[in-house]
Amino acid sequence: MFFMKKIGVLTSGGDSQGMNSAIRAVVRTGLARGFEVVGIRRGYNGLIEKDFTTLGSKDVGDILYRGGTFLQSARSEEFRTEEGQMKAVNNLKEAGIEYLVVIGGDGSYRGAAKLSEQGIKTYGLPGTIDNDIPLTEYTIGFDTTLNVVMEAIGNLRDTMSSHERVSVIEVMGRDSGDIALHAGIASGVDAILVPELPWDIKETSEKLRSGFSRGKTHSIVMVAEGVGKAENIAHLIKEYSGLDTRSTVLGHIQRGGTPSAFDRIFTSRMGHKVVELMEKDIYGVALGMEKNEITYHSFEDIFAGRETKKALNKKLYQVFEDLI
Ligand SMILES: Nc1ncnc2c1ncn2[C@@H]1O[C@H](COP(=O)(O)OP(=O)(O)O)[C@@H](O)[C@H]1O
Ligand SMILES: O=P(O)(O)OC[C@H]1O[C@](O)(COP(=O)(O)O)[C@@H](O)[C@@H]1O
Repeated sequence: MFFMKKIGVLTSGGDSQGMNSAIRAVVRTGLARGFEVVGIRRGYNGLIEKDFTTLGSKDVGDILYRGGTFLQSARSEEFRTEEGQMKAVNNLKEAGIEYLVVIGGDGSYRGAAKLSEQGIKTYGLPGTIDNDIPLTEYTIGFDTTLNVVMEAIGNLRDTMSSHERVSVIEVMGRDSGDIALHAGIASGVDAILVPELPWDIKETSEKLRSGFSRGKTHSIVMVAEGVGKAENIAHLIKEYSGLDTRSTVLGHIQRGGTPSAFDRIFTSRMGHKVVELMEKDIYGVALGMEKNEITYHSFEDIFAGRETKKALNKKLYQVFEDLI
């Protein structure tokens, strides 16, 4: 009897816009190349609980343009344990799943690497809005998130201007200032505070004060989550500058919405490429984009590159500084 090779696909960690598009690309390319594809629900929890479902082409219809992930996502405490990982490996082997595509962030990649050590052929697709995965210039959902933030800032600008206020906006990025820096440049904000660089609230307040003296009617300060709470920063700015200040936490709004054209195409290309790697029997790798090519690197190289990625793009920060 002939058995088709099976691909498993799951989404893990914080969801990001474009995960659905990535799943769709894995499923459709997999089917076109003669694989069977199994969806695993609720991230690593689904692996432990055998929450599996065979996916046909129609099952991934109507999802390309939806944010979130129809397979759902989770942060799984049980999977962090060796026992949980062994359950997952046994369930994968029992179901005959030889290849596993994990769409998630750094933590999900660490889980994938553990499965790889146990003989599962695993692949990582960079699913996080934070853009904090090494050896890829973009992560899934990052571009969409920038557009969501940009639109929100546009709305805030209107009311801040009417009232001559300073708006302190907190965006996501637990350890990374990439959203703050990119969305800040795209929105022409007045100050960007990121966890990777030192900042001085007195100096920032002074700059804002002098901006108002020159006739500005509003100012926007972008704060990455990793720096601290927007409310506290707004309070300090008010104290040092005397300006009327408000804070807004954009929160999970940033992780929603229909994926941008960039994210749809990026994820379609990666989902396609990952199946090609399976055909070539290349595994234990994470995919990404470098110089507009879809590239891949071993999980070891990705983890080793962690510190470099954390350094933030200083040239881009310089662009921001020269434009304010
Ligand atoms: N060191 C690790 N070893 C095994 N599994 C891990 C490890 N780190 C994270 N995971 C698994 O990956 C899941 C997602 O990781 P998390 O860091 O929460 O999100 P992300 O993948 O978006 O960075 C965790 O809930 C856990 O199940
Ligand atoms: O939805 P949750 O669990 O509150 O996660 C919030 C976190 O999600 C992120 O956007 C992405 O984090 P991950 O890469 O770990 O998924 C962080 O910036 C933020 O701190």
